[in-house]
Amino acid sequence: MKRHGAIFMDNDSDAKYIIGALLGDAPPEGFHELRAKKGMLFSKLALLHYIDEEMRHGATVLTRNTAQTLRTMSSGEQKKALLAHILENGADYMVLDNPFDNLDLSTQTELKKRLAAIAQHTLLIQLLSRTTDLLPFIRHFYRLDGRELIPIKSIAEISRRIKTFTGSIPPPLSQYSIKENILIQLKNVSVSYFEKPILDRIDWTIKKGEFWELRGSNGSGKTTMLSMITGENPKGYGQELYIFGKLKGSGESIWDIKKRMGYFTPAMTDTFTGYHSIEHMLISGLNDSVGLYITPSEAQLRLAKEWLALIGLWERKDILFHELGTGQKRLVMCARAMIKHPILLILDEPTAGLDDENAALFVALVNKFARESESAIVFVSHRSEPGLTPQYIYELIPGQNGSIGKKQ
Ligand SMILES: Nc1ncnc2c1ncn2[C@@H]1O[C@H](COP(=O)(O)OP(=O)(O)OP(=O)(O)O)[C@@H](O)[C@H]1O
Repeated sequence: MKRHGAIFMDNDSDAKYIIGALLGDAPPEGFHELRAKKGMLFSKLALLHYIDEEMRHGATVLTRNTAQTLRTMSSGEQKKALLAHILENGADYMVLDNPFDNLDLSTQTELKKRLAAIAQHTLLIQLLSRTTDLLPFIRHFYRLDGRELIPIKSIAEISRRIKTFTGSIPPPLSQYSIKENILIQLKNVSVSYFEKPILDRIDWTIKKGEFWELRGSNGSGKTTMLSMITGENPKGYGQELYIFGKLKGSGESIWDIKKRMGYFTPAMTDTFTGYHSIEHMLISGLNDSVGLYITPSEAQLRLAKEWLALIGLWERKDILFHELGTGQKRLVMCARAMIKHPILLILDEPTAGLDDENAALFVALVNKFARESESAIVFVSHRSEPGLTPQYIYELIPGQNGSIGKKQ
């Protein structure tokens, strides 16, 4: 059996550094056997690189055998394409950076089986932020403290402190008012892409203040569904899709919709490199811009202070956003989406890539906002997040004619 290794990270670990070191010419202590061997990276980052190449230069490295672009594939499809590419090219070892993120349970199980088979002939190094993701055949463990790799004997040495919030959710400067009790309504909505059916006669009603979790396996159409709700998908035209009381295509303003919705997905944080203070980042959530281009008012500064105090960052208010760790960036961006108390808050796989401690903190903030605000929430997740307390679950279940919806 090869000497497979697992490296436990928290959101303060320098993942980029360790990935570079593992794949570079001078591997870190304990990994000297990697020297002069061919390593490949299985990660979201590698996928983003291929998507970027596709968009800029039309390069179709991972999608040579299909007409579909990598960008429009579901997360599961993208990961399968990357794994196939790595296996085709042959590697002596693979660095797996949180390989199960964004994957549904059955795809995770399938990937675990494939990795167990690959492990017979290829050395695997798993980087993981969630302890439950550990591949069962790995026996050698490390903890990544910043850039320092510390060997540990067992997973029990990974201790997570669970923090909570004290204080209340700050009220908005002005509350959006809406007459309708029904915020979003899809009636018999079907969507297909190039003859491939995705959504099959979906009925879903989201009312004021409701807290929903949206579930569904990879490729079941969750992102497609969200793009219908936010009014961005042109396939919404000609269908019975009502957004804030208005039929899609009846002259509704996309800006008016956006103003009253809050949206957060990790891609917004992970690719954001602007030089803004976190205080300004938060206030920008009131103006629907990233960063702040006008002088904030006294009331806005006060509100930002209350939010920063709540999420434990008031002492560091002048720090630049990009200097924060991943978990704190997520909290800031989530608070930024919440600060205006949107009528509907959409969180698209918001805990992907977070370690156990930060995921629990994030979930606690969402639960608290659900309890203390009047906003409706749609939380999309593959993992059943421990502690999340939605009132309702809407599940997309794939079928021959696309996914049907089931309410729980
Ligand atoms: N613009 C498009 N052109 C062609 N196919 C598309 C397009 N957008 C989405 N699809 C396909 O529609 C299906 C549903 O994709 P969608 O991204 O909505 O699924 P999902 O449930 O969000 O998946 P995941 O959880 O993996 O992100 C997938 O098979 C995807 O490949």
